[in-house]
Amino acid sequence: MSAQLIDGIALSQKLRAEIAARAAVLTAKGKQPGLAVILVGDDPASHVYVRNKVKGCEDAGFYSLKEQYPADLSEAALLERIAALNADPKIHGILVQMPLPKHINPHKVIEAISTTKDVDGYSVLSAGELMTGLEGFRPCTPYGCMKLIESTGVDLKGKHAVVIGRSNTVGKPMGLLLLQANATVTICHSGTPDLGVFTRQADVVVAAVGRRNVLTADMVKPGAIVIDVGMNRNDEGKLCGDVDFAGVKEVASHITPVPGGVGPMTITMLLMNTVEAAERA
Ligand SMILES: Nc1nc2c(c(=O)[nH]1)N[C@@H](CN(C=O)c1ccc(C(=O)N[C@@H](CCC(=O)O)C(=O)O)cc1)CN2
Repeated sequence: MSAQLIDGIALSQKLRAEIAARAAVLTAKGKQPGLAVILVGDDPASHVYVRNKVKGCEDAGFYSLKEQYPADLSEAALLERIAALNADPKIHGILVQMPLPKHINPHKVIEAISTTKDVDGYSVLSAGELMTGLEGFRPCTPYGCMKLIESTGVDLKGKHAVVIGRSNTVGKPMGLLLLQANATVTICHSGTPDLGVFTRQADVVVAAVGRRNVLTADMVKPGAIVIDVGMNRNDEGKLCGDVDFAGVKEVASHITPVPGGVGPMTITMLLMNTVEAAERA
């Protein structure tokens, strides 16, 4: 039996139509949602993501401001720009594309963004809000994963969810969001001795490691939901996730593809957080 595909492009389209409708209401009231996107340096992938974010804003009827700086921009200059955007009433969300050049401390930059405009949900305060279940911005990738799981119609209450990966931007917030949805959560990582022992017990597996074939068919319980956050290249240079898709789709009930799964949802949830920021402003 082959798993049902969880289509991140189709779900994104549906959610983006809802976001555009919310933006139109705000614009009619003279409060068009505005997002500032800052790109430092010339990482080719970052250029593509930033372009897609700006295009997403245009399609949703947002005001967007793209600021692009050379790789040698000083940390002080970047912090100065963020301070100006914090004070700009047309801007409801500020996003600094990661990764930043090595000489810039990403923590300082994230903490410089006003909490009310932290639409990436990366700040310590946003993390605390998530931890305590308070209203706040959820990091876009795990937030998107939750929407993908929700779209299967499976109730997470009492289910065992295993997250592979413990990054601050995906693994840890993912675990907290699953916990908030009443799942029993296990977070595995590079120090977990036998990953399969955990994943074989899971009703939901979220793989967020950044390494190919971390999850293979023999490690998955029949009928599990599998969410693949990975973005890697295979030997032919083709984009692939952390999951052995061909094998796992024969065991899982639902599975996200790469590309076309989690990736598009990351930008959709950024737009969702931005319209939310404008509504709250
Ligand atoms: N400030 C941030 N920086 C970064 C984030 C983030 O959420 N905030 N996430 C990633 C990059 N990213 C968005 O910024 C992102 C990555 C991938 C995709 C996507 O749509 N991927 C496609 C495939 C694209 C391809 O062909 O290369 C897919 O999976 O279908 C969107 C956004 C790091 N930086």
